Amino acid sequence: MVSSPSCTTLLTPAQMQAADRAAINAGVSGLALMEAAGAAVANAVAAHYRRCPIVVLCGPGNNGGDGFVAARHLRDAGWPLRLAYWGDPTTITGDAAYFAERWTGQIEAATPATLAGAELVIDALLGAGLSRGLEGSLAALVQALADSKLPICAVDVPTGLDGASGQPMGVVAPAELTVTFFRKKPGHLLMPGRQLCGKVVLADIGIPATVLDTMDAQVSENHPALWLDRYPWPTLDAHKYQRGHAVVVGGSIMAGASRLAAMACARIGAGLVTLAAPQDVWPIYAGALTSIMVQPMADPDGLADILSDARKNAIVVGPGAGLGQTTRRHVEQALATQRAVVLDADAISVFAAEPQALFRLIDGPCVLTPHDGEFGRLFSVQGSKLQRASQAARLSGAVIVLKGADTVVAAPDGRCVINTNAPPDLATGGTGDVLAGLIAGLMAQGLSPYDAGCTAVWIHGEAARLFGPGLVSEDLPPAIPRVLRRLRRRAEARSA
Ligand SMILES: NC(=O)C1=CN([C@@H]2O[C@H](COP(=O)(O)OP(=O)(O)OC[C@H]3O[C@@H](n4cnc5c(N)ncnc54)[C@H](O)[C@@H]3O)[C@@H](O)[C@H]2O)[C@@H](O)CC1
Ligand SMILES: [K+]
Repeated sequence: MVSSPSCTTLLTPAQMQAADRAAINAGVSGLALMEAAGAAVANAVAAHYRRCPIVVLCGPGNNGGDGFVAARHLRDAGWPLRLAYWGDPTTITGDAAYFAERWTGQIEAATPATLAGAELVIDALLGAGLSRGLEGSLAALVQALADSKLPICAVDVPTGLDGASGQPMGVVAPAELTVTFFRKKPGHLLMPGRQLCGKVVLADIGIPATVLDTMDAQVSENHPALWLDRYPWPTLDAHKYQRGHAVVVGGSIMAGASRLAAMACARIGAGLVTLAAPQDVWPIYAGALTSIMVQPMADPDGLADILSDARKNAIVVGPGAGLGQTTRRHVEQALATQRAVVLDADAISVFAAEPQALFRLIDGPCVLTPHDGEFGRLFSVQGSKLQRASQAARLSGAVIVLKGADTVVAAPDGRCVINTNAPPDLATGGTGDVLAGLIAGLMAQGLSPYDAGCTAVWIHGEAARLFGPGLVSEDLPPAIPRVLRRLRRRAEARSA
């Protein structure tokens, strides 16, 4: 239950360790944290599995310590359980040693043979302390665990998964269930980490939320709690000019793309929507649209003419645009207005040869919506998806919506969200055009680029999730109202 924005905060393993230390400085003992963590693992296992023979694999650090605690709880509850340790049990230190010394059962050596007879495995080998790829006997053990296809409950993260990036560092045995503590990590949400973790159970282990006040935790899981109180619901005295005027620049090749973007602008609530159509294909657009105005654009400054009306306060360039000089000119004319601009697809790729030329033009509210391929053409940055999107936002001065099953929305000031509600059904042509339109439609109504990005990405995923399989892009704009009705009810409940 997300009761406040801070519940959606994500912490990297390093930040988690700082939270751990802050809690201990605030008087919570490390032993109490480990006892609570292990108990949470035992509770999650009891809630998700029927009693069966378990093997608990414990590693050399506190992740292993959690495993000793969980093993004690489950064995006391009558589960047939064996505990196996990877490494030399006499070298256990810190909080883990306290619980290892009090373990009254056998401590076997963890080898692939240990798995024989198990029907469920608790992976307490490595957690947030993973600092390098798995090697030697540990890699062999994890490989055997992966090959065994046994159901696994991972403690904190599956062994070998980098909690900061969601990237495996060597072999990872995919878990059915992952129990983590206090706050999720980016690696629980970023691909392939989200798949490798299975169902993530977040346990409160007694770390006070106030520890977040002392941290600059700027990454969150996308959720309405972050932006719903700023959603631009129409007020009773609303009139169409108050709700902004979005302009979608039509392409002369794929006419459908800009129509999808225009419909999305309208459905998300922009007061007016104009589709600026190239002169030669204007009749095609005009014939296909009703409430959306279609204005012919005479090259080369047709768009500048259309934008001379200052009430046109949000512009989308990219859907169906093509990679020619016309598209580049349209981007320049749109950005020159310093009004809200969304650049998608070819409007991004057309600057692949000289990204700086684009970045120099970005001076107003701007959102770029690349997928990985378009992103790679414009930015040569390294690191996790989070790090790459954040660096690109700082470099370009725009909000970056780096799309995928784990879309990241990053602002130049460092704020970031990872979106997790997008179903695989969205992997069909044209859904990016709809997203670009949703973002522009929200900025037309006054939302900031970052809020518009987070809100649009969530609504886009929710509309697809509610629609279900068989989705094609033209199903998305008509599916928006249902999502808005649910959001409005949630907003009214909060303000009641
Ligand atoms: N931070 C917190 O708030 C809490 C953390 N707890 C547990 O503590 C864990 C972190 O404990 P640690 O920091 O001791 O680290 P881990 O227990 O994750 O790792 C243990 C040690 O393994 C070694 N290691 C790292 N990479 C390795 C590799 N590739 N091959 C072999 N050995 C490797 C490192 O020396 C590391 O210290 C968390 O994952 C969580 O399970 C819990 O006890 C509850 C509280
Ligand atoms: K683990």
